Amino acid sequence: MISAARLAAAAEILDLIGAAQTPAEQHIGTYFRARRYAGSKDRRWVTEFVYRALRRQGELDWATVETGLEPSPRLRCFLSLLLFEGVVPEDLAKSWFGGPHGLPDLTEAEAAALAKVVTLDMSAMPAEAAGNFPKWLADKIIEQYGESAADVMQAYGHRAPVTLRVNALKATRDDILATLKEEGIDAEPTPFSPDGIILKDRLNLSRHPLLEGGRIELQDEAAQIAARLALAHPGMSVVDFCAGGGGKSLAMAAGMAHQGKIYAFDTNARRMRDIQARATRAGVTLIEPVAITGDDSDVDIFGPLVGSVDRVFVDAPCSGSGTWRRQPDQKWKLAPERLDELVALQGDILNRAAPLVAPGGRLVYATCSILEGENEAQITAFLLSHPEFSLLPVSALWDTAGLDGNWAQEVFAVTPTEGGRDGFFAAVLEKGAAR
Ligand SMILES: C[S@@+](CC[C@H](N)C(=O)[O-])C[C@H]1O[C@@H](n2cnc3c(N)ncnc32)[C@H](O)[C@@H]1O
Repeated sequence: MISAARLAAAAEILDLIGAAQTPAEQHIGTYFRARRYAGSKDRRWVTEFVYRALRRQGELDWATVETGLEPSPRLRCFLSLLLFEGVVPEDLAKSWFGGPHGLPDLTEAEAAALAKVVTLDMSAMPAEAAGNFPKWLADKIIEQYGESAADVMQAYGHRAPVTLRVNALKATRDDILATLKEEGIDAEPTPFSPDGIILKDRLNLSRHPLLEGGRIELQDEAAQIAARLALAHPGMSVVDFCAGGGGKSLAMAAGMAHQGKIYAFDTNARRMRDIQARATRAGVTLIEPVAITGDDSDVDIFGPLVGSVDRVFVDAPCSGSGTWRRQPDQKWKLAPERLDELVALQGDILNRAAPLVAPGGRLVYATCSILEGENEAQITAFLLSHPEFSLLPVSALWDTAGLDGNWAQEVFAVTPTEGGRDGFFAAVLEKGAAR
């Protein structure tokens, strides 16, 4: 593909992403499956261009509005070239338009606006534009994180690393690090999780024999830490209440030495369809996927479990705000009403999960969100309405959970500012402890 065709492809994909809730990754996949003539270099160029335009949409749109035009995917492409690739306005038409697959020529208004863009004082940008967040979310982040808010938002301008979890049932971290080294893959241990490995380069390991043989899983370090904090021991009964693809179930099973039971619940049976295959690959036999409805009709499934489960892990549906480095399109799509719905759903799920916990058993609440309303506020509300539960400080569980380093706080709450981790939250609640 020539430059003009690549740019036109990026503009078309950005249009598609803006028009539907479907994740960006899927749009890009569908686009290139229908255009087999495009080479891998074209695909890589377009993908990176699209992701950068999404990550830095706040800056691009601020500059567009300053020139008097309405933001659009087409303008985001032009401005990306000018602001991030150093292309000068006069050269745009020479290499980036025309041909059978290129974009239609610039209008006069666009040409005038682009000439103005390069003269803008970018330091005049408001916090939400500089941080590349919608204003309503930037306001929340500023309120919650204060002086650190700019750093938190800036962290989303970087790509997330590829992080692996070594399956302790089949391998040690040293074995896997040695194998990766033999293959010329640069990697290092994660600072907190004793099972984690961060790759220095963003390699696609989805077909790698280590993954296919169940010796590793792809899992962010924060998720590994949360699973360890459940302290699921051999012989325990565990419910992974929002199991999805089974990432937390598999991580907990790795510490259970094939003894005990994990019921993997989810209201979306489709999301759970790979659990058994992943479990087989990992040598795990104790996971039983169970589709639930999320309403009162689950009583038949829950009945025998009420008051008997040692660990209930609630990896709640959430905004996903901790993972927006990987899915930058999602931060532009989340609406305040949707966040409210999610917060209500999280409260409802906690209420439904709580009765399953045995006296002395534990409920772990986790989200891949950095927003207080989905995290700390959810725990505060839960403890108020469930006096039979109390918060076990994560600081006190850290060593017992086999985690490296130290953790001084009562809950595990991280943003993508440190250690390469996704933003994440986990709190551990015990039932039956006196309050
Ligand atoms: C954050 S994802 C879980 C990710 C998964 N635990 C993992 O590690 O791969 C949240 C899951 O909650 C499920 N969910 C949504 N509403 C639910 C409900 N009322 N009860 C149980 N699960 C629900 C969603 O289908 C989704 O799979």
